[in-house]
Amino acid sequence: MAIVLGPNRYGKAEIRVVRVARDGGTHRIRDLNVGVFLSGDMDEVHLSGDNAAVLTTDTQKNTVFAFAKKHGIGELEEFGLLLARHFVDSQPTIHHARVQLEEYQWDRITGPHSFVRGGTEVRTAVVHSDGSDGAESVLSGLKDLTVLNSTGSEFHGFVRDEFTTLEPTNDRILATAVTAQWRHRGTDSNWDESYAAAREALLGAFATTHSRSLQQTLYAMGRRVLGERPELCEVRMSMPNKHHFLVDLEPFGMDNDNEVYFAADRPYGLIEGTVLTDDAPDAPSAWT
Ligand SMILES: O=c1[nH]c(=O)c2[nH]c(=O)[nH]c2[nH]1
Repeated sequence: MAIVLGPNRYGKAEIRVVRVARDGGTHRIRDLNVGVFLSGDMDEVHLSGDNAAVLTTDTQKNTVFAFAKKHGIGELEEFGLLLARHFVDSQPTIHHARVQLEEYQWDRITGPHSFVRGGTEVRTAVVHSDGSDGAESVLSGLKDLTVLNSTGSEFHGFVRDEFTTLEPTNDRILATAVTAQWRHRGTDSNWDESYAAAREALLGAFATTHSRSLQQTLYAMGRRVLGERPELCEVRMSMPNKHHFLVDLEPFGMDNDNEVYFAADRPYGLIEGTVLTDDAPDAPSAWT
């Protein structure tokens, strides 16, 4: 039996870069968390400790800061593409680059240089490049988009076995924190416009779908995104079911007509799924 080296990659995780754009006295803030992961001719560093092929993770981190200064931080996906292409095009030993980005929102308070952190929602992007003449793929997305419908949600007709205690319901709260990623067909979208529209589609479908399960809502949300955005071919979603249980107020002589709930934080159902067009090209390496 031989023991061999399997797939590997290396990089710098959680590079927190804040870029202040100073347009005259009026400032704009971009606040990113960037991860860079590279792979290529890395057998020797693992097998013999020869580092000749290694572009250090320290250099990767420095490159992110230098690019933020040199190019500014434009659209999230564009900044990711710039970095990913740089690593594979400038280093003969690096064949694949993956750049993961999260962006935190700062909203203007008043005046030119005061900001308040926006909601918990985070915009995300993942860029994968095999070199400018190789395959490239881009995923856009978001996480922690927390939404709630206070009615318009039912759940009944499910399997009952000897361990089932859940009561069927025709009216419940449906709440979740959406994590979603969507795959672009190409690499030259109007990224910000596409992101805003996909986010609106997710929210619109959540709000207007009369839900018989979170699974059905998930599918409706993915369908809405792909139906409205031809530049996209696949949506992957992960949605915790943020359970809200009706409190029994009978001991206090009160009824509870879907008004008072206990918001449980754990355990929670976790509903995950992919929605894709039937002509979607094979899933590229961006997902992995
Ligand atoms: O929308 C739901 N889907 C389920 O699969 C499920 N299971 C459960 O206990 N509650 C719910 N709700």
